[in-house]
Amino acid sequence: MEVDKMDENEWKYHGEGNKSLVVSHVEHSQVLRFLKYPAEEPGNSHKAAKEAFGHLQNIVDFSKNVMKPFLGENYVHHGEVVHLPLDFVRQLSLKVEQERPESRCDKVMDIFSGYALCLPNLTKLQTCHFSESVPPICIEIKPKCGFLPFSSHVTKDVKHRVCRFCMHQHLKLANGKWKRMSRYCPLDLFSGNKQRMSFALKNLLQEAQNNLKIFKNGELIYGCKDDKDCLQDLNALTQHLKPYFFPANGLIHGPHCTRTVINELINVITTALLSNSGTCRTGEIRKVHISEGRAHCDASHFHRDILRKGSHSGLPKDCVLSKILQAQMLDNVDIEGLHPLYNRVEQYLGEFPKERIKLQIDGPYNENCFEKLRNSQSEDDGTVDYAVRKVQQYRVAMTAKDCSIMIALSPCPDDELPEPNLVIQTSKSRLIYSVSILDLDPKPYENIPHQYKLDGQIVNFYLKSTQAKQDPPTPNLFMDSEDCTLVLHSV
Ligand SMILES: O=P(O)(O)O[C@@H]1[C@@H](OP(=O)(O)O)[C@H](OP(=O)(O)O)[C@H](O)[C@H](OP(=O)(O)O)[C@H]1OP(=O)(O)O
Ligand SMILES: Nc1ncnc2c1ncn2[C@@H]1O[C@H](COP(=O)(O)OP(=O)(O)OP(=O)(O)O)[C@@H](O)[C@H]1O
Repeated sequence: MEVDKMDENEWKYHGEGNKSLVVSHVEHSQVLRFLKYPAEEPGNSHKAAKEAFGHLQNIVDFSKNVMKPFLGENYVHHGEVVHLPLDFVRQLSLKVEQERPESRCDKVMDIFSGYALCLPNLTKLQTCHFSESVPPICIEIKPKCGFLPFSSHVTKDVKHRVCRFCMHQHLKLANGKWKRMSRYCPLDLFSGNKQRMSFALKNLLQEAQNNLKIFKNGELIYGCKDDKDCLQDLNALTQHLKPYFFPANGLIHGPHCTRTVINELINVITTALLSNSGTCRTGEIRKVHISEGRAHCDASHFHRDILRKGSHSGLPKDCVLSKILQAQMLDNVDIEGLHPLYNRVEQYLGEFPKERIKLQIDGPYNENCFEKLRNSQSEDDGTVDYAVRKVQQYRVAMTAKDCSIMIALSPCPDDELPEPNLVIQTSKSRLIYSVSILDLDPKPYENIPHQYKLDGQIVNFYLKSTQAKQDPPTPNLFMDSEDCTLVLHSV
């Protein structure tokens, strides 16, 4: 990318989250990821350019030196910080404004620093030339936390039975973030059991929220920008997907068409999620099991009879789900056990503020960070060092609980023979694929008190709303004041 020859007409709006806005190049497989700030923050006093650079460099270093060693070399693309002409950034910001979903407009793109992250466009395959007629498709999944907390610090028993995602749904519906309840449960997806995984994926397709997006040639064709702007038509999706799974266009008419194509899609996603594409190693597949007790969520709609018979197959050791789950499980004290440790660090920093830099609380995230996080003792010896390590491990786990998986697929031309483990054979076609992980930003240290509070809110709200449903309505013995008929209930 030649930064001095940037032209806003060559870039278009691609998507955004809570913290960044992404534009993609119309031809090359590249994206620019800009920071966002609250709209009410006054103009130029925004993060100074130096601060924005530091923030972005921290993101790159954290992805590269901390998350990559945990998640695997091939899954993580850390990108690089680029400095862009301010004119270009401002024109771009104007250009993308009307594309932005309403719910994200409380924040504005950083147009002052000129800094952004340049990353490969992960909706496209990086390694092969794709055909003009059948462009690449990409499935993005934000799987969220895939296990139940096992820490003895947990005070509410429900946290050992119902996963955070399923509990959080109730609060999200109540505060209007989404209109319909998702039946997706992350524990089904992370189970490694193909039946449960496909159940989870079907539920994601039914109600995508911000956990599923599908792109064709880099354009969103399925999923939500926000609650008011959703593309969720399975028949339309089927039409898009037919050429990938049924290139010869046989069978594929009539009422079963949608189901057949969607089943093919689900099989392909499951295969990619369980494959070893991060290391590209073949050979013996070792499985990672989490104990049965932690692997089922009581709120999941997956058939209870099958669950009882045992439906936790475990994940192949190096598959993307297993890598993410292992990083998530670095949170082994739960936010309830972490909060007092955070307070210990805070108290220490209150007394010795200069230690903040030495303890590398906010970076720099160099190679040493990873070693320190990996080799952590499990017993609390009452030291600040222990507390800092736990806090930092928790932050890595938080990042892993909020990242997204990108599965890019492209038809495999007959004359091309890529590595065998990068090809998925469907019933009627062959697809080349790649798996990557995105959004590996460090979660702010200062957010821990918020996490603690939110955890309490989620659990309390869940208990309140499910209790209300379980409690039978108090029988109204006398119907109306004028009507004094006693209503008798059978016993
Ligand atoms: O707390 P959660 O589980 O709601 O996760 C937040 C996400 O909400 P979700 O439940 O996935 O819709 C939230 O996603 P949305 O903005 O809702 O799309 C962010 O990813 C947020 O991370 P950050 O503060 O931007 O770094 C996420 O916050 P962190 O908890 O990861 O800090
Ligand atoms: N390298 C990439 N290639 C293709 N698409 C990308 C890339 N990076 C981000 N995106 C798209 O942009 C969207 C927003 O990016 P991202 O998740 O990094 O933002 P965020 O603000 O950090 O999100 P969050 O709300 O989780 O904090 C993603 O969901 C994805 O669709």
